[in-house]
Amino acid sequence: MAAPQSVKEKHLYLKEIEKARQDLRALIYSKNCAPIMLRLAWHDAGTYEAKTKTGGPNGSIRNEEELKHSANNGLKIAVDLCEEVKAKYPKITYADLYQLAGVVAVEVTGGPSIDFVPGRKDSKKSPPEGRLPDAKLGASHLRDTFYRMGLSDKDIVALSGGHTLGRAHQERSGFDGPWTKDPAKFDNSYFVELLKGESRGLVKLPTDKALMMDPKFRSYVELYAKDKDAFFRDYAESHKKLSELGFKTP
Ligand SMILES: C=CC1=C(C)/C(=C/c2[nH]c(Cc3[nH]c(Cc4[nH]c(OC(C)(C)C)c(C)c4C=C)c(C)c3CCC(=O)O)c(CCC(=O)O)c2C)NC1=O
Ligand SMILES: [Fe+3]
Repeated sequence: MAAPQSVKEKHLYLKEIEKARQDLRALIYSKNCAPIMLRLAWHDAGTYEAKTKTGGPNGSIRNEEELKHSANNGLKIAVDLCEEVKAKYPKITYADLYQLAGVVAVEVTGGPSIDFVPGRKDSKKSPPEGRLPDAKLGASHLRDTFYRMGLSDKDIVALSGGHTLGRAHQERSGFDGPWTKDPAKFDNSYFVELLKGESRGLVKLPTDKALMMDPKFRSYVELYAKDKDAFFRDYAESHKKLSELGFKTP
């Protein structure tokens, strides 16, 4: 579906977006599904390759072939939950809907308000598997993957803070458990736990641990652990950047 063109069409589209935002708030609150909605938004956007301008937030994550990529295990749950909002607002592209769901997920769990600019177009074409970072690797892999998207060291650390929400599931990724004591609350506790080291019942992926081993990453971890406002400010900026990769405001 093409993004709206005329001023009137744009105005009507914005009104649809605001109604969908309200519905997503109710859905995410009632189903308690903020974490998986945030992960869905990232997994659609995180495939972007700046060099070839392919992948990115284009709704392709809904394609069966992409949902079969091992990094996307479990995400069909979130795709299916979004279908009821898509059916009510068919003019909204999947690309916009998934990124709006990510913004709402952060806001309803106590995180920062994030500027959302609609107008993304849908693509039926899925990128090749392997564009999302592999949780079993370390700092150089994180940089290779995020730099390919056009993101920075600060973005890597701030976005990893998204693990303040939710948990890993043995049957999806082979990792198990939440990162923080309150996985339903968006705050800076992911960084506090990173500095604390191992805690019973809490998970740390190798990519999470890499943030502590690399001096540049670690400086941001220490900042965000002691200054929640700094984390919220940087997270909101990185979230917007990731959700707009390859997408220029019309
Ligand atoms: C920086 C590298 C990074 C890696 C490798 C990563 C990997 C990763 N992330 C999650 C779950 C996971 N991830 C996220 C936000 C998330 N994820 C993500 O990395 C990307 C997408 C780039 C891989 C970003 C950039 C964000 C930012 C907000 C949430 C909210 C949940 C919990 C979902 C749930 O509770 O079901 C899992 C467990 C899946 C499962 O078992 O259910 C794994 C293996 N997350 C990372 O940050
Ligand atoms: Fe993650």
